[in-house]
This record gives sequence, C-alpha cells and structure tokens, in this order.
Amino acid sequence: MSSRFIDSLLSADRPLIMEVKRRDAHGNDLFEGRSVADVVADFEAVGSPCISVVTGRWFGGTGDMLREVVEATDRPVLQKDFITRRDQLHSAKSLGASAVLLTAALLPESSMGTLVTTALSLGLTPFVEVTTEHEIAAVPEADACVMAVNNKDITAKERDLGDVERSLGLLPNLERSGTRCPVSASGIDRPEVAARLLGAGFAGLLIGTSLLRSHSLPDWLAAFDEARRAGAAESLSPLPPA
Ligand SMILES: O=C(O)c1ccccc1NCC(=O)[C@H](O)[C@H](O)COP(=O)(O)O
Repeated sequence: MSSRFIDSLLSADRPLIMEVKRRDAHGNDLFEGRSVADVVADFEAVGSPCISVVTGRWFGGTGDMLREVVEATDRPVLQKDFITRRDQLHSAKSLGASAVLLTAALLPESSMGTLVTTALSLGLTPFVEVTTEHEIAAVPEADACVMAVNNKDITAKERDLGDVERSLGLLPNLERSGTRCPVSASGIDRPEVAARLLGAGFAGLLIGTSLLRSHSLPDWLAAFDEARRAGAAESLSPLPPA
C-alpha cells in the first residue's frame, strides 16, 4: 500500500520527523515567541521530510494547529492527538493530514483494529505507537503502518525522561511485524543518540523537544551528521586481533 508519509521519510538523507509542539510535558513553552508557521519554516529550511504536529491539549495543542501546519507546508503531516474515534480520522483527513497517531497503550485492541482499517481506507497512514512486545504483536496490517516505539510513558503524560533502550530492545519485534518503517519516538535528546538509533537499524526518528530547544537547528544537524559518519566508520573498522 503506498504512503506518501512513509515514502518521504524513507527517501530522505536525514529521516527525521520534526515535531511542532507548543509545550513540553511539564508545561514549559517550546515556541519561545515563534509562531507555528515560523517553526514549520525552520524545519523546512533544513529539509525535514515530514512534519509532526501535536494537537493534544496536554502539550498545549489545539485542533487549529493541524490546519496551520498544513497551510504552511507541502510536506506530509502527522497529527498527534488522542485519537479514539473514527470521526477524528475523518476530521484529520479533511484538514489535510497524511498520517495519524494511534497509541496502543490508550486503545483497546478491538478499537486499534477498527482505527487502523479506517485510517487506511481514508488514505491516512497509521503511525502506531507501542511500548511492549504484546502491543506490537496485536497491531493489524503493520506492513502498511509506521510502527513507532515510544521511549516515554504516555500513561504518565510523558513526564519521564524516556529511555531509548526500550526502542533498541524492541527493534527485532518491529522488524518481525512486517512494517517497512520502524521508528523510535520521544526522548531523543542529543544528536549522538539519534545517530545511534539510526545506526542500529531504525528507518526514522521522531524528535520534538530537542530540536525545538536547540539554538541552531543547522548546528544540531551538523552534529548528527558527524555522529552518523563516526558511527559508520567505527562499524567498518577491522576487529582488533583476538
Ligand atoms: O503519545 C501519545 O499518545 C500522544 C498523544 C497526543 C499527543 C502527544 C502524544 N505524545 C507526545 C509525543 O508524541 C511527543 O511529543 C513526541 O514523541 C516527541 O517527543 P520529544 O522529542 O521528547 O519531545
């Protein structure tokens, strides 16, 4: 099944989904005087292949933010909200989203099935967030979904720091699910951590806070490129003699 969101991410040199999020989980402002359009323009200027927008209220989001982001960019847009009903998918589609968040920790398995099927029938790519092996195994049509490990705990409103070891531990399960787009999301707080996750085999990463807080996106990305190069060189260097 074709997906503009997945194709754009997988064909990018830097497969980073950059996120527009007004506040962090502790209520701290992440925009610092910028508008939604300013943040989108910053992400476009550094070549973000896809853009995520948090419309969920816990993070200062509003439904209007999806409209604003879609109007400001021609990149595929992911809506991150607490989606539990089919009418929310119709609304996302009508506002121009390409992908929608479905959170396994917040949905009964039967609802997940219905929402994945409905999203796909509308031409929306399900961005399914998981935290356990069991949640991964229960996702239907994973081959057509982005399968993303959330490194934080959404049931605690993401007030924790997050642990990327969760992503690394669940990567084999994501690969077995059949997805062509395994992603690590949340709590990726440094360029070196991002490079490590891609080096381990993730096809893409979703990053909000660290990019929004960086004083220079180009500098953040230059450090990321350097860390990727160093990681690749390390994996190619010969093993020391036994
Ligand atoms: O995870 C959810 O279920 C969720 C639902 C509604 C709004 C936001 C939600 N999660 C928060 C996020 O998705 C994070 O903002 C995103 O992963 C980026 O995290 P970070 O890089 O730590 O800012």
